[in-house]
Amino acid sequence: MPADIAILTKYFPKLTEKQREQFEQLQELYSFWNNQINVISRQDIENLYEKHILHSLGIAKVLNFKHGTEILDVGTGGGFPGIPLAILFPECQFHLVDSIGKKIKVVTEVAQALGLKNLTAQHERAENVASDFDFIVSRAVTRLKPFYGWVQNKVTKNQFNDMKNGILYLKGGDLQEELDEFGKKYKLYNLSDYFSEEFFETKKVVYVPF
Ligand SMILES: C[S@@+](CC[C@H](N)C(=O)[O-])C[C@H]1O[C@@H](n2cnc3c(N)ncnc32)[C@H](O)[C@@H]1O
Repeated sequence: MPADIAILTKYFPKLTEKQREQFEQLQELYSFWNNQINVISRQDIENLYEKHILHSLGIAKVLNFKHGTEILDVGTGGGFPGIPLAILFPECQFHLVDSIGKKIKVVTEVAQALGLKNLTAQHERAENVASDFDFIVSRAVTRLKPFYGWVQNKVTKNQFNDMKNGILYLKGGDLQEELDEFGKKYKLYNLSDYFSEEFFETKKVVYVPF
């Protein structure tokens, strides 16, 4: 069955032919790899393009990363949001880390099959990742407060994007308690402002400037 990327082109009409092909390849790649190593729930693989790929690209609606931006994806699992973002921003550099080696194997295999040159993957706990990044992205890893602690020394002060360097974290559901506990400055972006599908009704990007 050919992958239907219409839900992506609807919101990202300027994708190049190469990007369309890469997004199309994801269906087969994740179907194959998810059978070997579970990185997406069986039920969700049916909704790969909406619930995983478009959801990941929600970060791109909040910030259009400038060329040369360096981005760390913490707790990437099978590559979300890092892989869809690396396809969308071929001029930016992505580093994807996860504390489970099997998941990094999936990321490496998928990136290699796509020919992604702007992505590296590392089996490591986020706390131990060295070097500086402009932005940290993530989805479904831990609460903001501990997350901030893991990454606070990893964001460079060299700013050249339209938003101050910081964290762009995909979150869903009721966040109030977590945000109260966090106690630092943040801004919420509703993905329902960009995407009309029901799935995005409660989905948000939490932006934490550094
Ligand atoms: C629920 S999964 C989410 C995966 C992916 N971000 C997604 O949205 O599909 C959480 C991932 O975070 C990883 N993780 C948890 N703590 C971590 C840490 N301290 N450093 C790196 N990865 C971590 C886990 O191994 C797991 O793959």
